[in-house]
Amino acid sequence: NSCQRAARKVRNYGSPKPHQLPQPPSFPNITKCELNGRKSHTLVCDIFGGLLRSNSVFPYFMLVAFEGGSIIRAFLLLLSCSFLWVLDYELQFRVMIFITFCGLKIKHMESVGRAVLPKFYLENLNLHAYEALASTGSKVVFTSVPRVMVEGFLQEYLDVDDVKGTELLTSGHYFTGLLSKSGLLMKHRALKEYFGDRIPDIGLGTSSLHDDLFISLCKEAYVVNKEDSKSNSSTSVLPRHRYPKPLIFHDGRLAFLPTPLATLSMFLWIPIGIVIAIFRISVGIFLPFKIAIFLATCTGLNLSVKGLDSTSTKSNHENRGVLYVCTHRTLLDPVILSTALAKPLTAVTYSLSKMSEVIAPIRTVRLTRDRKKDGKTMNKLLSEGDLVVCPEGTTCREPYLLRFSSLFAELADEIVPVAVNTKVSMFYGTTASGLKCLDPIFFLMNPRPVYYVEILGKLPKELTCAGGKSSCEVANYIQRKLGDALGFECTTLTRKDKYLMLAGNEGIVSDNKRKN
Ligand SMILES: CCCCCCCCCCCCCCCC(=O)SCCNC(=O)CCNC(=O)[C@H](O)C(C)(C)COP(=O)(O)OP(=O)(O)OC[C@H]1O[C@@H](n2cnc3c(N)ncnc32)[C@H](O)[C@@H]1OP(=O)(O)O
Ligand SMILES: O=P(O)(O)OC[C@H](O)CO
Repeated sequence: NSCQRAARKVRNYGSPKPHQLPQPPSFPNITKCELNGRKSHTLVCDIFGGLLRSNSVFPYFMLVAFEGGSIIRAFLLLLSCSFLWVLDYELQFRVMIFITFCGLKIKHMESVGRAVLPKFYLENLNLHAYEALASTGSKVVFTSVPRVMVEGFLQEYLDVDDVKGTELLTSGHYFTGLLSKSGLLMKHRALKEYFGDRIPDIGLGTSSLHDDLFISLCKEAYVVNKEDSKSNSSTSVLPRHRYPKPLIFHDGRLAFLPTPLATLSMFLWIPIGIVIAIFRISVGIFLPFKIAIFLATCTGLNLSVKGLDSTSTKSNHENRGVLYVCTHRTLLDPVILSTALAKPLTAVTYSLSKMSEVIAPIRTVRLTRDRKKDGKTMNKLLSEGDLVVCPEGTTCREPYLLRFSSLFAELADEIVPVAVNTKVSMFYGTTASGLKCLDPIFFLMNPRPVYYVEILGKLPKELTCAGGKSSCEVANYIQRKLGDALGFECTTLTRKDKYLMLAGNEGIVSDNKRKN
């Protein structure tokens, strides 16, 4: 019956048809590829299975569906897993493309391609494949995946000259979910069409039959075996310090590669996560600091605090508070610091959503990004008590510190630098182009969110403006100290740089936009 036929197809999927002989791996492994003297050579490959360590395309469709589309689209794509396996190669692609792209705005795909996918591609690059690609002068990528999902990354990060992928049909500002007339790109056919009589020098692929056809059209062919990538996962992955461009900014909510199993776990976790997030927020708002920490820890929040020494954080002036200068990972930083110190702090904010202002368990005061006005506001707040400022002005997820705006250094000489870091496994609690009001909820929905707070000693007077230093010198010195404490690299990048890259705007928020 049809069930048995389907089961047989699943079992046999990917294995050669009876008349196709079981071949021994006919091409050498990519590690055997000589890298020297390749500048005049042309390399062709697929990104999936060639450059990336896995040839599974599902997680990348899921990223587009979830981050560019919606949670419902992501759920439908996950459901499709139940029957994708019984379909042939072309139908699998057509179904994934339809669910992911039907009705998706073109600009949302562009934004995911620019701000979300590069992080996941970089983290999954195969070291040897990358070295081979980097050694050649000309590179062309052929893939059955839609071109729009890979072209930006390949050209911007890997200097690929041309990308040939499946073209999608659009209507107005939307994708239809259908393929253009040319249909699904078949790599070996596309390669022949592209090169005509010329023969590319190197072909790189997996040891599957599809790739066999493709790379055998090249002068030299190498394979990246799935097994190699898996067994030597630490050696076959491109290490972070060798990324072609540093990964500093990225966007999107998902902190994990959404394979089918990982996505299923996420969907099963979401209802529990929402309850836990509401519980964590409630204890933070309504209960005293110590009890709040205890209960939040019981739910899996991992808070570790270093340098908690009350004498070092007491103000020497009767009518002036201490200024805490804090690295910025999520908007909970001032709340967690206040909780760790067990004293109420005031935080200055920018682009904080109305909802976060309402539920914030500490006092928040808006900045305007008008230097004069903000100076006056912060001065007044310091005369009322302790204040916390995040001079980066925006969050950063990766181990980098953005430039510290120097204004704070002109306002206080009792400055306590605070190094803050966080780790999440499921959802990022920050966004550049999404709904900021959901930031604290997403962060607190993580099963075991980690917060690390290290309070450094008060800055000696001679290193402050009162001691003769300029405000920029003070700001940059503190940035370096905090960078050292966290093992992060200091940059001169600003909020404007981040928003221009991730959201295509300067990160300026008008008051009427803040209702979210
Ligand atoms: C459990 C319970 C759950 C509860 C759940 C809800 C929880 C909810 C809680 C919310 C708790 C609050 C969370 C708050 C978190 C935020 O809101 S953080 C954001 C707020 N912080 C900030 O904005 C940073 C501080 N801001 C400021 O100081 C002022 O706005 C600004 C940024 C100084 C405005 O000044 P500006 O003149 O526009 O900019 P500035 O950076 O000073 O640069 C001016 C020039 O000075 C020079 N310069 C400045 N700095 C430097 C430097 N370091 N080196 C060399 N040159 C420099 C440059 O020449 C620069 O020119 P450009 O290169 O930019 O052209
Ligand atoms: O939303 P971000 O990452 O720009 O951070 C800015 C402040 O924390 C207020 O949301």
